[in-house]
Amino acid sequence: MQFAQIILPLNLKGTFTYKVPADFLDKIEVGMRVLVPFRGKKIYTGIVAELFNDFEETFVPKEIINLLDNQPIVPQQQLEFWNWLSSYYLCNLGEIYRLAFPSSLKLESETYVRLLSERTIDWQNLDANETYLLQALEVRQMLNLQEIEAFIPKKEIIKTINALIDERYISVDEKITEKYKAKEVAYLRINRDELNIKIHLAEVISSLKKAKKQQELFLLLLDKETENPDKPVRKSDIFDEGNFNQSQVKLLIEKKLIQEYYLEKYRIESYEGKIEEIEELTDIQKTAILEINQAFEEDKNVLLHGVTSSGKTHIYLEKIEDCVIAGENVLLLLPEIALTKQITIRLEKKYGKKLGFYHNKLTDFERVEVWKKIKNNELQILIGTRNSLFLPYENLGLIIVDEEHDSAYRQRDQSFFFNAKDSAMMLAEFYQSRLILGSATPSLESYDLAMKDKLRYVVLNERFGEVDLPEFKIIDIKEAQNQKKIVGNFSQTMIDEINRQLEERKQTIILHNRRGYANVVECETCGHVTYCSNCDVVMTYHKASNELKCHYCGHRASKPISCPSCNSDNLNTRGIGVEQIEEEVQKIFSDSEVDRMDVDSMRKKFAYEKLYEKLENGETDILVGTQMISKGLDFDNIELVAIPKADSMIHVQDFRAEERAYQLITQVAGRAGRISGKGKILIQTYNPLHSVFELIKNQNIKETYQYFLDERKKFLYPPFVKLIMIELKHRKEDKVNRASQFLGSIFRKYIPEECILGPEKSPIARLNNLYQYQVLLKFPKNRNYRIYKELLLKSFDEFDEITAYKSVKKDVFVDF
Ligand SMILES: Nc1ncnc2c1ncn2[C@@H]1O[C@H](COP(=O)(O)OP(=O)(O)OP(=O)(O)O)[C@@H](O)[C@H]1O
Ligand SMILES: [Zn+2]
Repeated sequence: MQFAQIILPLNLKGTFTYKVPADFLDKIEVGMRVLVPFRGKKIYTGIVAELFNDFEETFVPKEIINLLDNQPIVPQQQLEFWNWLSSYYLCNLGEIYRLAFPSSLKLESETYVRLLSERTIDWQNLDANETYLLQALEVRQMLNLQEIEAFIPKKEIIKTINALIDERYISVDEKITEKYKAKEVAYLRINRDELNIKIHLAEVISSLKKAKKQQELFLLLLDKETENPDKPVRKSDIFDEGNFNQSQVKLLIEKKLIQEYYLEKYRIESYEGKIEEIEELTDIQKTAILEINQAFEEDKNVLLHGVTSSGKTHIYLEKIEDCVIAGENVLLLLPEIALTKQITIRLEKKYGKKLGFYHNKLTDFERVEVWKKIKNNELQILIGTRNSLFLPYENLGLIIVDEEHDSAYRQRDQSFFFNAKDSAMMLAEFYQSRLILGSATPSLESYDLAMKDKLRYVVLNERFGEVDLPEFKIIDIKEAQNQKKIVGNFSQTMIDEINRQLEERKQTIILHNRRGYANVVECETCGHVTYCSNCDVVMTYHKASNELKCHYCGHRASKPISCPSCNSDNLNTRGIGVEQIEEEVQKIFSDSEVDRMDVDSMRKKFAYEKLYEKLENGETDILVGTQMISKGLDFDNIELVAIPKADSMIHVQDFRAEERAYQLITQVAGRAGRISGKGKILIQTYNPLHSVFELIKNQNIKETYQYFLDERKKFLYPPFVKLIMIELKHRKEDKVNRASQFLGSIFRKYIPEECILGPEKSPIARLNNLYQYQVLLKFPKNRNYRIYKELLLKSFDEFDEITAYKSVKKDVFVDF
């Protein structure tokens, strides 16, 4: 094929045409990486999206500089997935490519060239630029393109590099492995070539008589090798065990008694302990498995709606095992990696080294390692967060999306918006693999699909061990206040119940889903409150660090001593955060051990692990926390969940607020009474008759979901309409305001009025110094949607033509 369409790592529409040089004609394939010049100046690593022969010569395409892979690095299914994402979420392929690849795999202008040592340089026949470059490389070995720009005119860089590549003087970063350096680990072994152990052992040992430490080290090594001849002995283990050091090793090596050698090691530690089998499934679980198998046979994917502690993990494990036996690979998607110790430990014990992890806590090198292992089919199971959808799977048989309702799957702060749960469903299609969405509180959207049998609805409506679900009790705060049976934010009923738990040595969870100590610091004299200097957001007071924090951009400021506006020192705090609840709890239950779990207290390294252990060992009596405590805790001894201020969850401006409150409360409640069946949930509210609390109390899943669906239908929200939000951002309010008015007027030219809301200021009018305006589109969810989408794209094109608005950032959120 003579020509190629290339995806560049840039936020630009479409792909770009390049000519394939004769050298690569028989090597190039779709999915390989290439090095290409773009707009004369810069060089990028692109991905071959398409190859073709017929090209209408409206312009002269540039040539591909170099081919970086021997075989495709992006599988066909992934390219199809990228195309789908781009068309569904209205984003550019370049954005997807940037997100999908670890950065060492997509070198831009920092792509390196290096000196090859195979030929002596014939300096006579080089031009000036070539000479400069080779001279520079003799000094520095490797240079990136940006560095080369310092001494070669930009326009001539590519020509120069090409000429030197042709002469085989230099090479351009060629394989993943070249930039990425595998980590090596040192091992020690007895030098069996030099000594025949059986005969000389006694001699050897006695020869070391005067060097006790060396003798000890030698014996330890001998011991280990005898005990387990096939297991290499790591130097660091030896050091740790016997308190040895490098000089003893060195001396033994000099005496030719031991050898040091290296093995390449993946940076990510994998479990090497005993492999553990899973327990037998209960009858209910077995039935669920049968239903899942049946669904899979009918080519249907599954929504597994299993109440808390019903053993969804066991169902996953069983289906994972089926896949592994069939020689296929599994992707287990989790909303977050840190908060899910139990399920990962389970899988580690069962699958050991066949298991890998991928999430944003990994370094880029570690990501490349996982990438390679997946590519080489060395991992059978991958546990990861949303970005692991983009790994180059070859043989994917099953995708499991755990806690499918979790909003982490709809994260907004990445370069382009996509819903990882919905995308997983599409990825499964492209790989022709199966999919299970699992949750105790499925999203309305998934539930709706299940009711229409677009997903097979599989229910586990009983807890493991036939344990009772917790019991809910609503406490009317107003009533407690009237009867003066309240201390701070805690009614006497709640206090009594917590005391009862303490007496019985049971643990209690207290949920308050608001970070910080107080929502605002307010001046009682003039009413002044402190706003973030970057955002239109009131700053939250954190008492522990005695500072104000913006929860949107992270900006911090010290707490004012007097009012910055009127100098009055009559400052007060308003709005209660989880730190204040913790303080109150500590006061009321002064003899008990109280801990807090929220983003702020869990920031320190191993903070989560430490607290987790305290909880497990029963050292914590009361755990106060934000929504973090609703995830992944599976302990025997928690019986009470108390929610002192439940109304704060409902009074949120978001059409999902009630759904989320229901999910959060049910999930936290699910932590209680998992063994005893005596879980108790106390909810304090000013609105005891609010439908959400009623529904939670009644625990009728069908009724609950029907209520939510009816509300959505009435007010025209998903899943009954397609919701698209367009957000425009700019430093100058005036500019973004005008731009959004203009965009609104284009929309109104093509799209019916009843589909358009706005433009208007976003609920957070300024974020990170950018002013934000938004337009909301509600499209019907029928065949017409395609037409509307076309019109939307047409509107964007028209908007993009205005040069004055080029600097306005436009974010599109489809199904946000
Ligand atoms: N078949 C089984 N044999 C033995 N133990 C089981 C079995 N099924 C579940 N369990 C145990 O029951 C407890 C609850 O199971 P699991 O944590 O998988 O529930 P879950 O449905 O994921 O709940 P949640 O949604 O609340 O996290 C766990 O401690 C698990 O080990
Ligand atoms: Zn801010």
